[in-house]
Amino acid sequence: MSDHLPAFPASTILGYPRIGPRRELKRALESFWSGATTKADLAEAGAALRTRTRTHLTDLGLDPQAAAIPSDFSYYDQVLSTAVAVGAIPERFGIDASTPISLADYSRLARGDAETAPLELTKWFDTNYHYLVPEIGPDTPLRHAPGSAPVAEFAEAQATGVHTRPVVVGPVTLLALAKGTDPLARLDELVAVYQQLLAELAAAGATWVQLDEPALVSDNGAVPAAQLGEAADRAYRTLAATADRPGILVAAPYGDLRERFATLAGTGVEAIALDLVKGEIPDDGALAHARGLTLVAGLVDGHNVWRTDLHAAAERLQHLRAAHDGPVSVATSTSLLHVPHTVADETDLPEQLRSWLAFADEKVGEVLALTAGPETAPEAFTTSRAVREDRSGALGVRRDEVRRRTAALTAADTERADASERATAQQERLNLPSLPTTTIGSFPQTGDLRRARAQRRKGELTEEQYAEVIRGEISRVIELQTELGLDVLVHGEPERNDMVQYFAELLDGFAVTQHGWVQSYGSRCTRPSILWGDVSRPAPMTVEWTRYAASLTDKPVKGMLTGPVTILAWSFVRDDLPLGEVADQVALALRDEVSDLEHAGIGVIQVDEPALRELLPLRADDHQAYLDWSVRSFRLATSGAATHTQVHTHLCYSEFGEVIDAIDGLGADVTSLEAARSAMEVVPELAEAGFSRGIGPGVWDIHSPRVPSEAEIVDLLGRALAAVPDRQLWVNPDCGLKTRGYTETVESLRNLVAATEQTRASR
Ligand code: MET
Ligand SMILES: [Zn+2]
Repeated sequence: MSDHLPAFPASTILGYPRIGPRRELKRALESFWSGATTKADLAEAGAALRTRTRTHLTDLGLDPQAAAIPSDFSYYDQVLSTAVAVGAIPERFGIDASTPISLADYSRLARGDAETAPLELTKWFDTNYHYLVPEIGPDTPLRHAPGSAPVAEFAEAQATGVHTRPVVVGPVTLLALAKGTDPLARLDELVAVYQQLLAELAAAGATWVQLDEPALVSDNGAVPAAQLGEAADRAYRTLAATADRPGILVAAPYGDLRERFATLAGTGVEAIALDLVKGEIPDDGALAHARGLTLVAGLVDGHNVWRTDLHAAAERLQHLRAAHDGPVSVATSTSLLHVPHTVADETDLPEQLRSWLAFADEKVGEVLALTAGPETAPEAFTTSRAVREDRSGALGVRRDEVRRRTAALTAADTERADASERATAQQERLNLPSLPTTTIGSFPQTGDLRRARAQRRKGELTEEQYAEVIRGEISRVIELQTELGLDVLVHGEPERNDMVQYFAELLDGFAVTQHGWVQSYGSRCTRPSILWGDVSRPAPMTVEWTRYAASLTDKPVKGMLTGPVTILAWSFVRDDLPLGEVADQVALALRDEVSDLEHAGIGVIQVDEPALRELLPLRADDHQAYLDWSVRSFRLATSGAATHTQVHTHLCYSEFGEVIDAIDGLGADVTSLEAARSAMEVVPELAEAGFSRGIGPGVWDIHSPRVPSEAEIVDLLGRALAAVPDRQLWVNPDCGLKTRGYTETVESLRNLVAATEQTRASR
């Protein structure tokens, strides 16, 4: 470590959106992948975005000389970029890791090719961002790759006169997120590689580096919680002892470090960033371990879009400054990766709602205002107070009829008749064969559909013309399913741009942005809706389409709704009401929809909860309270259903282990789950947990265009039937088909039906 470490900047952010205000990175990546542009074009687009970000953050007021501007660009994912920088490239890709990796090879790791499957993709902590899972087995090479992106991008900024702070994922988190035998077995080797990386950064002139260690605030990772503290201690003592290195900031976003704060503080690192939105200020005992260290107070929420209550934040800052013997800086709680670029772009939002919001750029301003304090930045504080008052009293934020309804709820509202009684009544009504076949809801979203939606938006199609297009699509989808011989049909969801936004647009209490894109993974972005007020349903949302589908067939048609937890998880949710209460409001709106579907004669209704696992809190002792409200809200949405109405649910994207009891608690008559890739592993798990209602473990991995063979599906069904009786098993794909094409959809569903018939015949 150099003797003269410059002070950590007074104000900073832990990261900034990489995708670009008009999704420039998305376009550059996709045209490179399609072959329309070259790697030089992509590199140029990346450099232009980085330059724009540095200039823009400087203009917004972050210090361009003092390591206040994070250098956190990545062409696809920061976990992948860090893995590449430490040479952790699985041998199966056949990539030479001794020279900086090409953009083509980098893309191959993320996307695979004809011969090689890509790295697995999974959710990043409790966010809707997805990272690529590093593969670090006993033999995976780990080696310093000189000239890797963190160093090159730091140097690029230096050349333009901006002294940035390189950001990489820390070694403990990289291993905790990796797939391999014993994730921590390679810790010492990996830390040695980080030492070389730090030395190279120091040689390039970096004064500070940020190592992101969110794994330290979670109990849910691959490393047993008990070993995380020890791993952090070992890793950071070694890193701190590196001879030539920049100052080390360890960032712990998304939660509370708890006892691991004192551990980290004792390792010799110079600074720790605390998420004070999710976590608490360490107590005096813990702070005693941190004397002289810089604490970076994450007081501005990087993971939601509301303006900060600057007075409350300033009070906590004051408290921390008084309690801590050492410098205190101000920052966002997490990277701003999770929020859109700027509210200024949202010219279509109602002016009042707009004034309550802070996206990435506005949050930089809040960090600076907090650092300055109410004396120096009085307008910011006055505005903050005015916004709070305006928001709490605004029309629609609190609606008596909604509050009265949630306040009057009782346990009876979450109960249905006994499950076996329901099963009998439903079978009598639906008269289904054994091993009933169905799909998860959506059918391929064709170019024609997307065009029709765009034309409707531009006013080029009237409502009636648009409805005609949708009806045409529904009748095609019903015809196809009839021809394929499926048992429970769906309308195909052609009217939905997105399974959450569709409902957000129809419910009161939500707003939709124009440019509010956030990166989900790689070039994929989502545009979360904003849930700002009390939620209610002004009119039925799905009944017309479902009724139309049902009118075309004698087979049962399944109504399709998105569940309360998923609606919350994929929106920006108000921060002035407990999530459980917001979930109840959404649940009641859905409950009314269920009732209307029943009145329209629909006998099967599915309420999707793919995000149930995603919102699971990072700390084990918070799990129960979450599972209580999430399960309750689902039951509230569905328990109004009559005994003879069959309620389905669908979950995907997760290891279900930790939520098995919750899945049972949902009480759905039929539960479909993603299972094809894990060879039906979830079926025996559910059976062992005593789950006795219908189960539809997916037999077709819909995440790739590959068509599963009939024999393969027969094999999967055999595995499932080894664990559960025939009467429990349903046959369906892993998830909806909206991202698939019709060619593979038809072939795969044909095989699915044939495999089911073959299995039925053999029983
Ligand atoms: C991410 S879960 C998707 C469920 C939805 N019903 C669909 O089929 O698209
Ligand atoms: Zn799904």
